[in-house]
Amino acid sequence: MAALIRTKVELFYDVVSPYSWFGFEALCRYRPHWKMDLVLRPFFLGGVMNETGNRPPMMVPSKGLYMQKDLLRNAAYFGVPLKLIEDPFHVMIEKGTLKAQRFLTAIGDKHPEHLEGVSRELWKRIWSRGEDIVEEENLHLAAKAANMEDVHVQECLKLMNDSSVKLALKKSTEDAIEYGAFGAPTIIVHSQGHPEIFFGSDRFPLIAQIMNEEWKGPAPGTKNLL
Ligand SMILES: N[C@@H](CCC(=O)N[C@@H](CS)C(=O)NCC(=O)O)C(=O)O
Repeated sequence: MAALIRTKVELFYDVVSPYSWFGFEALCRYRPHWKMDLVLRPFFLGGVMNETGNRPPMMVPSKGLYMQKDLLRNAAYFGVPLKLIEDPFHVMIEKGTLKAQRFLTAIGDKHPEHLEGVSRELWKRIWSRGEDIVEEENLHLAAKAANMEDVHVQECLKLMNDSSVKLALKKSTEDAIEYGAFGAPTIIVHSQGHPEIFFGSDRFPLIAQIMNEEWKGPAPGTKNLL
């Protein structure tokens, strides 16, 4: 039987995480199909790793090797135009995504209607076209590609260096850790008011089951494919 009440679903994600991109696109596509209030929550995966004593899978050579195949399989499955990063250590660890995640946090606070679009554009830059997402001019380009107005982009670029935004990102990261997060994507399904944690973009059949919904594969309506 189909669900009658709407379920709050929180997606904790970082654009450094390719698996988060798959989970993000799947959940966005399911908005019109599931009785779900999707809450996009940018967090800082580096902080989660540090706090929980976990480490990025690519730091374990055999996992890193496996991921190269697994990511391309998932990209085809989810219909997401991901390409492997040529120098992942430099891009993901040395350059990192702290600034990008602060920028998204500022957008989520001031112009939440653009959070989905700018997140997607940042993923396209880093995980599809191999482009920078650290320099402010490149964050600006991502926001413009998501149709944000110049004046709002400038506002968020300024705000991302403010302590209020830094603290808000820290708070999201802490909230995720409190739910039990150790990686990304972390999906919290508030099932009958009780938070249930799911790790990964490969848990949708279980998420659907707990929500009393149907998992119809990664693209329930093909017109939204990237
Ligand atoms: N099996 C998961 C893998 C997700 C994954 O490896 N996420 C990375 C970030 S891209 C992570 O946080 N890993 C932590 C861990 O594996 O402990 C999926 O298909 O989504």
